Amino acid sequence: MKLHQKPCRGHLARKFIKECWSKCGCNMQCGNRVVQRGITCNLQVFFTGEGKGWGLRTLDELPKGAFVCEYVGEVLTNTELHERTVENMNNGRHTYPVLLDADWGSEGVLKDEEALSLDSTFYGNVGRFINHRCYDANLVEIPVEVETPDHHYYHLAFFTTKKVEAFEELTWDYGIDFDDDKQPVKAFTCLCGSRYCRGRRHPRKRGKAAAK
Ligand SMILES: C[S@@+](CC[C@H](N)C(=O)[O-])C[C@H]1O[C@@H](n2cnc3c(N)ncnc32)[C@H](O)[C@@H]1O
Repeated sequence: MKLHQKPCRGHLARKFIKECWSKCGCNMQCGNRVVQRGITCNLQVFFTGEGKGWGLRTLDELPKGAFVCEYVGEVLTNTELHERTVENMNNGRHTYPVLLDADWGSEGVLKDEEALSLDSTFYGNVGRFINHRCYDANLVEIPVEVETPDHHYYHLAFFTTKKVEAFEELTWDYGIDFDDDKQPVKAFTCLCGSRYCRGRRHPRKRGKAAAK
């Protein structure tokens, strides 16, 4: 399975954040050690009651640019992810993977046995409960290097894209193409409520719903 042959046209080429590490000589109070210090805001997993299942919200007001949490999961190669996705489907489970694709541009196209994903199906943290919102989500995922010599293994950290009010749901744009049946994320009709929603009027789902 080739999950990514080339960067799609809408692909965001993000810059890495490289946090200070053991070779820097600074200590844990250094201002360039944020993600590695862990979650510092009060987060709550809550039932959305909006058809999206569980979600994550902040109990504190957060300024723009605040670190919220990482997306934690098992590190799998894309080959392993594909095998697991098939196995999960056969067992009626859903896989929650994130592709670690920040190698784009630096090393060309990675083979599936080299390209990595984070899968939170069995092991994860609160990041696993963050629901999708099309385009105007209040979080963005940024690749962060923590104690790693290259761009291959990295942490995926969520930062706020704007000021977020206390008790507001935290969302990120999964970047999914609602027309692509082959992607490993479980298909869903989007209920994000954004005026820019690209999954709500999904023609394939409308056709399916009409056929029911
Ligand atoms: C990573 S999980 C997020 C947590 C999930 N809501 C739960 O209860 O465990 C992704 C799943 O949440 C649901 N979801 C996330 N965003 C959604 C949205 N905008 N509209 C509808 N369902 C959504 C979908 O079922 C999706 O497969």
